[in-house]
Amino acid sequence: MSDYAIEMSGVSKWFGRKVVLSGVTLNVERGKTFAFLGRNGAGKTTSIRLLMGLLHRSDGAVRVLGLDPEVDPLLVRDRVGYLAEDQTMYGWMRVEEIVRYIAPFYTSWDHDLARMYLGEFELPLRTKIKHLSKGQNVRLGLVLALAHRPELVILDDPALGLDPIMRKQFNRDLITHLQGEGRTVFYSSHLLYEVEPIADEVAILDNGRVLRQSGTEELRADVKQLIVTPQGATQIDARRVLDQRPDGEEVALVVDNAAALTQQLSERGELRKVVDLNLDEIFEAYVVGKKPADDALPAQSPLPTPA
Ligand SMILES: Nc1ncnc2c1ncn2[C@@H]1O[C@H](COP(=O)(O)OP(=O)(O)OP(=O)(O)O)[C@@H](O)[C@H]1O
Repeated sequence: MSDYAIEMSGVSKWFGRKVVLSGVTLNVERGKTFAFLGRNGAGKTTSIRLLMGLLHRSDGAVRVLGLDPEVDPLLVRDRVGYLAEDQTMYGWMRVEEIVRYIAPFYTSWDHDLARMYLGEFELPLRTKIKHLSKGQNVRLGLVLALAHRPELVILDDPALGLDPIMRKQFNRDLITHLQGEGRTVFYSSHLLYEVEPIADEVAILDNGRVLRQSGTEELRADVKQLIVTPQGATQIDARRVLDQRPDGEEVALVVDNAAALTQQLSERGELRKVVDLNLDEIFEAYVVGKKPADDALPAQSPLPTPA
């Protein structure tokens, strides 16, 4: 059995001439909580729909719990708990009716667990779905996604319809509960400050490409802001710089794999300060960072790029 719950290798997706995913490769280890980060339109939902076998990929390979979702979509859906971003449910059904209706589709549906979630999420059993609030709808979607005790839970921006209190509860209680049970959780989000304390691993997706996949701690250890002298800034290989801006008399640079560079700059007396960044700041540097202008590229002998 593979150690990975999700494997995507060189996955591309295009709609007509529009390329939406381009060579996406990522691996999600079993039992981990994995946050899939990206701005609006980055390709998160498209990737998730490929994982669920709801779309055909144009290129590459996908495995979900060892299965190809295009070949075995029903097996995948039986073992995965999926919450869609824009789930449309049967509005005319009551909450208790949809739970009864969905249950037989799953071989391992747990009625007691469904009842427990319905109670915890304070869902009104006799209310018609069309009369639920957005937050209640998301919570109902979660009940339907989780009551068959899936090995893997895929949530597409679950916090989107929840208010701040509910979101906190979702992150603190629900994800922690799933983590405690050893489930793999893969969820897309753009609320980075909420992802940071709970995700073991993150991938940053931008314009259909994975810019970086890493353990959350490792990413914070690798990506730093360096305050350096203007002279020091010109010695750095511009390809390594994610973001560069003036900082008083000095220059503030955000770089990945900062350790080696920090040492080199420090030995040359060009380093003033190393600043830790949070996930929000790292994401921003990667996705909208201001790269050094070409004319600022070092003319000669830049500090070498570490392997
Ligand atoms: N069926 C389709 N036909 C053409 N383009 C599509 C189709 N589905 C998605 N796209 C485009 O693919 C791009 C990625 O969309 P996707 O919904 O995957 O992004 P996302 O990261 O989930 O964004 P959001 O956070 O806003 O939900 C967008 O530009 C979208 O317009």
